[in-house]
Amino acid sequence: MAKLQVAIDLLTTEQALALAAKVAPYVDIIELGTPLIKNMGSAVITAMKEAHPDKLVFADLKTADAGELEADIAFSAGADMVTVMGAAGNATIIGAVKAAKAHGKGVVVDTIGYPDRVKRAQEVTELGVEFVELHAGLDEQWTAGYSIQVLIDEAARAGVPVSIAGGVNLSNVASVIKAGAQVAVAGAAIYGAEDPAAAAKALREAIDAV
Ligand SMILES: O=C(CO)[C@H](O)[C@H](O)COP(=O)(O)O
Repeated sequence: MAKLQVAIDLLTTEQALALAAKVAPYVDIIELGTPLIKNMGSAVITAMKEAHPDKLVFADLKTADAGELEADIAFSAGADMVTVMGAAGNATIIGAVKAAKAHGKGVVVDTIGYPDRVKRAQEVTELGVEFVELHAGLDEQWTAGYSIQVLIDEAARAGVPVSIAGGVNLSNVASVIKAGAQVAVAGAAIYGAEDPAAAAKALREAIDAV
């Protein structure tokens, strides 16, 4: 069954916990966004895991170096998954995977900014990562002409476990899952909605209907 991941790109632990409390019944993975972790530190990871022990807590570290060390910090704080940049060297990814194995947790590679996301996804899957995030970041999404269809097409030919992030919403989530993504990541479509719980519920239902 495909998973729904809420990306919490808010700035305080209080805001993040309030949003998670509303949407938790409908999501599988709670992602703590990079700005949130930079603002609040690893304490926000601990707070979220304590509040939602039954959910997978995803720390979007976007690690670029010192993979084992950074991943160990987040896993020790309670994270179930951490991200490492696909643009990082393989040694960084291998280090993070080592920390994940020591904690019984997982590493996700984020392909943001990588020119050939599918090729990199296939390469890093060999390194033991959980799945690869085919990702157009917020800046790329705001570039004229951006379409999530690019990521959907990539997922369909990746042949390895992937998630899609970069403007997932109710109008495209079914296509995301039909393309083979194991996880649909939705940030603004949930935290920016007037009723985040209703938005998450609608996404959940659309995923389950595929
Ligand atoms: O990691 C991120 C940005 O770097 C976002 O959390 C991710 O892109 C999902 O958010 P949205 O659905 O708003 O695009």
